[in-house]
Amino acid sequence: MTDKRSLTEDPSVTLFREYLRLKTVHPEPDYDAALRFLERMAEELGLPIKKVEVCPGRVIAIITWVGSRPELKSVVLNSHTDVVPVYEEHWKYDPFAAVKDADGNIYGRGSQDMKCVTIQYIEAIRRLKTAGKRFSRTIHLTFVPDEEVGGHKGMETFVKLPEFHKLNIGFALDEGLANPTNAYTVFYGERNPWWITVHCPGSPGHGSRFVENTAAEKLEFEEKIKAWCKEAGEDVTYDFAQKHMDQNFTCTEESDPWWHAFSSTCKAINMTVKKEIFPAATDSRFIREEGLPAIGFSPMNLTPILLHDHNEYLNEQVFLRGIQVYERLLPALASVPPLSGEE
Ligand SMILES: CSCC[C@H](NC=O)C(=O)O
Ligand SMILES: [Zn+2]
Ligand SMILES: [Zn+2]
Repeated sequence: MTDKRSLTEDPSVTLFREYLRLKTVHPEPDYDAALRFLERMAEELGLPIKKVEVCPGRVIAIITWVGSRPELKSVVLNSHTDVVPVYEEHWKYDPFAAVKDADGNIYGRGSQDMKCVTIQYIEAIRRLKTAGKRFSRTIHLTFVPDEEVGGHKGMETFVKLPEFHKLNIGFALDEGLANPTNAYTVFYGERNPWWITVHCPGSPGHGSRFVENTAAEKLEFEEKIKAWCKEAGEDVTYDFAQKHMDQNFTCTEESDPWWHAFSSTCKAINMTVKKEIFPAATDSRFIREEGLPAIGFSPMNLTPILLHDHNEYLNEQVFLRGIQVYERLLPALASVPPLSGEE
């Protein structure tokens, strides 16, 4: 049975495995390989691709499917192309070989975070286009570098450029997390990352001074750092590598047309959806900071959460089901009727 199945692998799975083999891994991601791959995808889809170099060697690729009413606000399908490093000695298989085991589990760095989503977007668009569909709203697929290292040379810079604003975004989808149960998790907000480098040329303080309840005391916390540094000496300084303060979250009321399109589609295909705040940080934070709605969603149910972990994998059936989910979600989102102010 297994042999038979592997002989007739779904071409979407084969493409996913091919993408997993590209070494877009930090600290030196092969972004050229990703761009070549995406150019090929655009050609296969028969859609234009645009490239915006936000910093030297850091290119954002945008594949666009123009809607029948291009003046309306667009739907963005965002994914990052980079993946986090691996400790190869802890992996059962080569993390860049995309090995599929007898159960159909595909092992690879990025199989959950978030190369699966990139290929699911592409394959859903391919199927919808092949079926002759077209929607009123334009769909942009954005492929972004450097999410895993804070987005400075990626989405953080991109959202400030005219090329971003020209996308005329109404609503964005970005990554979420797997859910071990039958339900799917969607994220409508995120925790604020603070990533601080303390320069302390003297004897460093003991790690046990770590403060426990940061969330409630967030605004006071910097005062503590300041005081600690001052106490340690005049030459002790600190820098923020990340200091996110924005608390915008995306509306998930049924009265919101974008959320309604998303949630009613999930209901129609019997998906159970759990709404949560993302426990870490994704590029959605920069999109939300621009005042735009973004939902973090990676359609992986019945799957342990293995992002950044050893032996990250995704089952091929779960992956394929995710494409079908987007095949339903994208028409609904790209057909949201004109909103007030759009006509
Ligand atoms: C704060 S920058 C790091 C971003 C990274 N994002 C997802 O995994 C994370 O580790 O949360
Ligand atoms: Zn990610
Ligand atoms: Zn990640």
